[in-house]
Amino acid sequence: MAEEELPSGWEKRLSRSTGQHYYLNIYTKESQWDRPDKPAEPVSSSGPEQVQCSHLLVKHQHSRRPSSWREEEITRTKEEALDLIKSYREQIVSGRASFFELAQKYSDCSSARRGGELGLFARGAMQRPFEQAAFALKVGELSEPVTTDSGIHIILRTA
Ligand SMILES: Cn1nc(-c2ccccc2)cc1C(=O)N[C@H](Cc1nc2ccccc2[nH]1)C(=O)O
Repeated sequence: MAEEELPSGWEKRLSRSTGQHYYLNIYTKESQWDRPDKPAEPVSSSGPEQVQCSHLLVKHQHSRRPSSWREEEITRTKEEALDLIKSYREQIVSGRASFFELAQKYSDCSSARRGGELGLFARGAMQRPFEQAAFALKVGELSEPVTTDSGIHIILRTA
């Protein structure tokens, strides 16, 4: 059965990082996961088009890739990962440590070498729970723990 035609002004795209389809507004270049049900708005009306974030990721035994530059085979449980990420968040919020320093030392993402810096990204680039949390942050704000298929993150919005 032929797929229903998209409302005008939208293009269906494939996200390289998640393998999921997303939808691009050809006027504003904004993207979204959910299939649009009305024609694309010609002007942006929903928050920033891109955000810049750093993150600290703690993987666990059920992570999509339970391995990292820190550990060949990651065996900690999800509960242990959550306890760790909460302790890192507390150290940062209390001022006892910087985000950059802890991400550089402890993040299981290869962005650790840059203090967790991921650079600028638009909607459709990252796993949805990560995206939703990142786009809800104000500049300078640190997220609560966020769970994705990769593990458990804390996210700092830097721009
Ligand atoms: C999205 N991304 N950017 C980098 C990166 C960026 C700058 C410099 C070096 C690596 C690494 C990654 C990445 O997917 N890393 C994965 C872990 C991971 N999973 C994520 C899900 C969402 C956001 C960031 C994430 N990082 C890995 O190393 O197993």
